Amino acid sequence: MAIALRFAAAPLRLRLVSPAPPAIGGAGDGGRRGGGGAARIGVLGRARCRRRRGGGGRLEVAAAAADDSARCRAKGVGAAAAAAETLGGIGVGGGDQLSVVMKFGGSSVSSAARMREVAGLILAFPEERPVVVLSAMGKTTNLLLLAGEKAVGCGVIRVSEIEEWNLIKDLHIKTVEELALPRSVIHTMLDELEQLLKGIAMMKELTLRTTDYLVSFGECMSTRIFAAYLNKIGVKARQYDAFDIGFITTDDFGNADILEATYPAVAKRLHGDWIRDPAIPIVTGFLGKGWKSGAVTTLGRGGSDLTATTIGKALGLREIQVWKDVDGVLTCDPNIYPNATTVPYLTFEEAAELAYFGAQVLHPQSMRPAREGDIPVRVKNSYNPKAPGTLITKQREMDKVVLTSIVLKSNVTMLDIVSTRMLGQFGFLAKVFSIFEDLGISVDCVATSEVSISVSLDPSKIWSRELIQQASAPIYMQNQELDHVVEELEKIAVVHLLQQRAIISLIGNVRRSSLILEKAFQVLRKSGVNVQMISQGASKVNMSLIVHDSEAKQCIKALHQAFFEDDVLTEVEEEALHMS
Ligand SMILES: Nc1ncnc2c1ncn2[C@@H]1O[C@H](COP(=O)(O)OP(=O)(O)O)[C@@H](O)[C@H]1O
Ligand SMILES: N[C@@H](CC(=O)OP(=O)(O)O)C(=O)O
Repeated sequence: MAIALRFAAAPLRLRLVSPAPPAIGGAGDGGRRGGGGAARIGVLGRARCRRRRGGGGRLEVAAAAADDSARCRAKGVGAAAAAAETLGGIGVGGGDQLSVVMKFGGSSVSSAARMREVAGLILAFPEERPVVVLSAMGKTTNLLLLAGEKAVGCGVIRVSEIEEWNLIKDLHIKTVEELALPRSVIHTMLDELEQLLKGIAMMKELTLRTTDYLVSFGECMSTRIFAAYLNKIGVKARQYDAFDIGFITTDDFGNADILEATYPAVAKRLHGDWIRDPAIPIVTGFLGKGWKSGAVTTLGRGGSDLTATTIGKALGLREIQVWKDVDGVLTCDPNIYPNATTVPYLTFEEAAELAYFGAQVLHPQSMRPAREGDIPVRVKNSYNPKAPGTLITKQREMDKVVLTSIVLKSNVTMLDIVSTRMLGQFGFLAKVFSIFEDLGISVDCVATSEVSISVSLDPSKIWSRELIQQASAPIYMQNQELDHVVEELEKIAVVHLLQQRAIISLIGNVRRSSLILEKAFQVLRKSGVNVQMISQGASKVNMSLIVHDSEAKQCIKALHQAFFEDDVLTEVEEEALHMS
């Protein structure tokens, strides 16, 4: 599995139509899109002039929507009326195939104003025929989880007082009102949600299955509101619940896997509807339907990215766009170190490692369908659409690359497992991993010697209520599950449990792994940090170092400065010179 050593011990108001992203794919595509950026801004200017003359073009709708529609209304030109003129412009009415997926995360659709901007963004690319995937508005998923937890203990009568439930209700009603939509758009959903919370209160129980049903209301409401808004401004849109259009998953509530049958089913439904009666599909992210239970499932936190790439592969689309609140995938988590900069290009492999080892920006499984379908993924900023973002493809030019990104996974538990020699070497490793399998625990990093094995455990898989933010999971729950693992392992080994560790993953160029490690260790030694374990995956794209949690942030900062702010390339060039 791994070669390893274990050491002892403000939002931009979208006034201009954003330039087209840089060219990708074949020359034809590149030519068409490459020239689009500057030209399109110019066109927008003309479009606005035409509007004043009473004309009306599809780009005006983008501008109108993005401009909060206020200007249009003041002039007595409703956005809907203007938009109606554009119906041909976004493929609606045409027989063309759907062309891209545009996924917008919770931060991109957190309010009515944001929904208007996102509508403007979608319409700013009139040549595209997008499938739109939406997450729940803002922090709705977290609020739903907390409301569910409170409902368990509060009694039916007090459900209406749950703070989180009121926040959810107010946000959605306010959004509907501000977008001038009828309340009926979400009325039934809110009613059902309240009934569900009362049901949870009555049963005094919240199973994983019910939790998934509960959180599904977030995406079900955001997509209904957005589709209604597009229709209101005259852009034909159709809302879809993913669990009704063929997203078939395992029955692992809270972290379900998408099954193969999904691809043909989703393609058939979305393509079929599009051909019969074209309308922009607005699909709920994050949700699926368990193949045995038939119940609503969720794909793990951040799962809307996976919904987007699944649709991209199913329909064989040209590009998958994932719109976030950052300028793309960054050199490290900007919350940990604000000097992080955008990584312009990534391979699927790098992006997958990065996501798996904790970069919140992408769902860990989301690269798989994109890689299998060989469909480029573009990570863009809905608050700053002019920024080029990150383009993720099968291959990229690596000559000048040393390190791509640094990722931190905190709150990791490490286990040192030393054989009591009851079993032979093969039997020992097999037994250890079968215990993890039985308990459904994922292992991140592994280091082995003949009779001992050190592993780090994926924090999100240790306790069952992983949908709750990791930091808020009660410590006693984590400990209960860990005690159980240790108990099982102690039947064959001496076990040391080491908590509060952190994995620092260095995602970089395989061909420069010695340089990366040399430099990383220099930095860490200077910072007085003791690395407790090192592990390199078979792909070699990722080198993971385990340190104590308390030292991790300081390490990230020092490593970032050394790799991204000092001139590492000079060393690479010197090395190349030396070798030639
Ligand atoms: N390496 C990274 N690059 C970019 N963003 C990161 C990275 N690591 C962590 N993040 C965090 O991920 C967030 C975006 O992911 P997420 O919240 O899931 O977006 P969305 O909800 O819009 O899909 C950013 O706001 C940023 O704080
Ligand atoms: N709403 C879900 C799914 C999702 O993908 O959200 P986001 O795109 O905001 O990360 C969550 O919060 O996990």
